[in-house]
Amino acid sequence: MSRSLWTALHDRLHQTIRQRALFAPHQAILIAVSGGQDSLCLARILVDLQPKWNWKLAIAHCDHRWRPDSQATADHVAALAIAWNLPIYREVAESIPKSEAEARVWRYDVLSAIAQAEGYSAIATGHTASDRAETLLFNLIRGSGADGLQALGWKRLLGSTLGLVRPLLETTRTETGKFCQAAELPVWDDATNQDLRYARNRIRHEVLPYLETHFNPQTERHLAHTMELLSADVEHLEQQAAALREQAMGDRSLEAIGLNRRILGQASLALQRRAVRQFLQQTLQFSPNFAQVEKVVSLISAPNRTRTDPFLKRAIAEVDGDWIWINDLPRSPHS
Ligand SMILES: Nc1ncnc2c1ncn2[C@@H]1O[C@H](COP(=O)(O)OP(=O)(O)OP(=O)(O)O)[C@@H](O)[C@H]1O
Repeated sequence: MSRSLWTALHDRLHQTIRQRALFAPHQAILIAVSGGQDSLCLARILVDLQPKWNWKLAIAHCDHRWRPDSQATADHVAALAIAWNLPIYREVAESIPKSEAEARVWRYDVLSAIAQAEGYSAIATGHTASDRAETLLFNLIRGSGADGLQALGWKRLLGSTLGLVRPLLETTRTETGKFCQAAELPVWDDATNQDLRYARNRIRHEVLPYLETHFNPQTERHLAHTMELLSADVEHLEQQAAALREQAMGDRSLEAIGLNRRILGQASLALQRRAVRQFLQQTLQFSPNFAQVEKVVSLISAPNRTRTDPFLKRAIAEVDGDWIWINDLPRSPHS
């Protein structure tokens, strides 16, 4: 099942993994394989690179029960894993996810649970430069800021000992397709990828080809580069904002939680927004929207005693001299 060959893509991936420190030698890596060309290409190349790195590899497949052939897809992926002498972990959704977003949350939960239970410290996915270009366009038309536009990064922590790694971010879908053909990899065609009712697919099959024909034949690569640049910028800003938040939070031994607005006031608006968002995420354990962050940011220069409307019906932010305090409201018995 598949033909062994060494390609320029093997060399490129080996270099990328080394230069970006994506995986360490001897690391245990769980490869998330949908059966499509991107994740099959990734799995095959990691299997071929394995002797150089001594990784412990395995394959995981999640069956969303979305299509009539979904069990056949899972069997197909399992057969491939067995042919390559790799352990295979399969999970079937108890209830069918109602949206792409719900499926994604379930999939990452399942992959993380398998990795943690079986001792894998990385999950590798087959996201490509093409996914980056599509995600960038998709989020751009929804009005995302830099954070949304750089959504697909090389490495992300899923827990204290588990990382999500995307080694193919410099490889396009055309390249993974060519590789699968040359290596005779049995790609499972997912018919929903052609379905133009999904916005993602319209971007892939209509918008990008239009831009490439009428504006710039390298559009896909250029958009992926834009995401790469934004990714590094956002990482830097997040680190700076974390330092500002730490400084502005002052003495943590106090019972109340607050931010010092004199310290925040000396920083740029970009860092103020990020520090406030991080602070709300950390203290209230929810992801604030744009308007909620703006309200708290406006308190930095507001008159004493100004207060916001309740967040999530349970907390308010209020100015007291140099401080913005977050007060948890007493819960009503009906909330
Ligand atoms: N059913 C599946 N089982 C295992 N892994 C999967 C499955 N579906 C997707 N993946 C992994 O996720 C990668 C991206 O897949 P796809 O682009 O279809 O999903 P997505 O929902 O856009 O992903 P994400 O939400 O992570 O951006 C695949 O290359 C593969 O590694």
